[in-house]
Amino acid sequence: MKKFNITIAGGGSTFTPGIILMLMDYLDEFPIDTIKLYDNDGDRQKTVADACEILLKERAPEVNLLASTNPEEAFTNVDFVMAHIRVGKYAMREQDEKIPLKHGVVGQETCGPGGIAYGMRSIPGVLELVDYMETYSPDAWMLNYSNPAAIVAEATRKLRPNSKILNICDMPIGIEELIAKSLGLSSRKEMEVNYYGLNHFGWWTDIRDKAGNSLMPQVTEHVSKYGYTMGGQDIPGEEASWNSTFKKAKDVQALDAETVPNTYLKYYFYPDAEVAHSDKNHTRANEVMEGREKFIFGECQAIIDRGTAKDSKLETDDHASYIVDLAKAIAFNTKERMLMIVENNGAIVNFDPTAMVEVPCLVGSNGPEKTVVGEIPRFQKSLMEQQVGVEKLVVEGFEEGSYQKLWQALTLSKTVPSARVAKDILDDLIEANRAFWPELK
Ligand SMILES: NC(=O)c1ccc[n+]([C@@H]2O[C@H](COP(=O)([O-])OP(=O)(O)OC[C@H]3O[C@@H](n4cnc5c(N)ncnc54)[C@H](O)[C@@H]3O)[C@@H](O)[C@H]2O)c1
Ligand SMILES: O=P(O)(O)OC[C@H]1O[C@H](O[C@H]2[C@H](O)[C@@H](O)[C@@H](O)O[C@@H]2CO)[C@H](O)[C@@H](O)[C@@H]1O
Ligand SMILES: [Mn+2]
Repeated sequence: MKKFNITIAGGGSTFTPGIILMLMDYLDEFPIDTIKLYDNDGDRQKTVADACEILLKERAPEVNLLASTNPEEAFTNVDFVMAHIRVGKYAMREQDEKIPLKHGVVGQETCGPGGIAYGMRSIPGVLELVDYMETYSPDAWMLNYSNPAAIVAEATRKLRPNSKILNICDMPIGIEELIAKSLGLSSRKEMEVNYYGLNHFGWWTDIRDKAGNSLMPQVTEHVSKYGYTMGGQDIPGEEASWNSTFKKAKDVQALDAETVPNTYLKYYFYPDAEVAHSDKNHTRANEVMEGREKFIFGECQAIIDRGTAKDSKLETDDHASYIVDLAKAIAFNTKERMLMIVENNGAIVNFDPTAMVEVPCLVGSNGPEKTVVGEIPRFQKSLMEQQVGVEKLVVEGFEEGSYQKLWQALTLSKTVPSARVAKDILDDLIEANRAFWPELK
């Protein structure tokens, strides 16, 4: 069987060890010759790479590992690029969250002004990766998690229309695992779902078991009572902020009792409550630096210091399983049904054909084939039109270096109360992002 070569771009990501562990779990069905790590921060990447090298030597010595900051070395002769870069790293995520909050507006990584700021940094970073891949491995596919996925997807649709990049998100599968658990099923893979929306902005309209029986009555009832928690209790192993989000899904679902929502809709439906419960001085970025980043880099350093990964607490997760499933679907033309962020082009009949929407697709070696969603209701359609307008204005603003379009984008965001507040936030974001954004005129 062919052995595949994979580049992980953003090699220093906290998600890299999980993906490598997942790749090792699937070596029998998805053999690998070489994994290359690529990052523009060689020191950060080295800790992850050195630990993963020890791990691979112990568990899969036949797999080669190479870590590089040189694009030619990292992108030559590969079949897949799994990308998860964070341009500006957690220091800039902290700014994305704290600047809007200072103005009384939701401070979030991918939604509202923070997501717009992050989008303006991610666009050139991801385009650069696409160009490296097309230069050095023109037949490869890029499977991209880099956020904000909605803005990145619109940017690659518009600015690299022929590129083989697939933009994905792990939030729906994370929620589906919780739904499966609430139904007493062993995994989301025992369900078949229908879902539509934009990235971090969507709804499940149908959930069935493999025999075709609808599970929606039980699911809607459960979510209306408990959100995505089990009986209203905190989910063991989840951090407090995620547990609060999973509980809040109950209030989000109340807006449309027939469907169940993506958790991220809370930032658009209840921005006042979000701001009221936020700590302006200690946001999610601080929690992640003190939690996931500290844990992953601590574990990697411990492997390096001990010279063995035998007692390591590093593990695989849903995030890793989804991207590896996607690579297998393309490699072996499995036509697996997966949610993907793709150009609408008629999938949602009464919606902008050029919008990047998140819908079920059958994925094979020629990429995703969209399933037809049909018509969507006025409430969701109107919300989505407003949000797509924001995403498209950001990409146009980036392309044209237009202050006006960025101001319009912030003003249009449902999270921002007025054009004046939008301008105040934008001016602060420009100042904080001088090293990353193009100059706006
Ligand atoms: N789509 C999804 O559902 C989903 C889920 C989880 C994480 N993510 C995204 O995955 C990414 C990684 O998240 P993380 O928390 O592990 O971040 P992280 O900061 O730990 O890792 C990101 C890495 O990217 C590197 N990087 C930054 N700019 C780069 C560039 N231009 N070229 C190459 N490397 C670059 C950084 O040096 C860093 O090592 C983020 O964009 C995050 O939002 C997306
Ligand atoms: O605040 P963070 O960095 O912990 O999470 C932000 C990301 O949240 C989603 O991904 C979650 C996923 O939903 C959950 O099931 C688990 O796998 O953790 C992931 C990362 O924490 C979201 O889909 C991403 O786009 C965000 O980056
Ligand atoms: Mn996501």
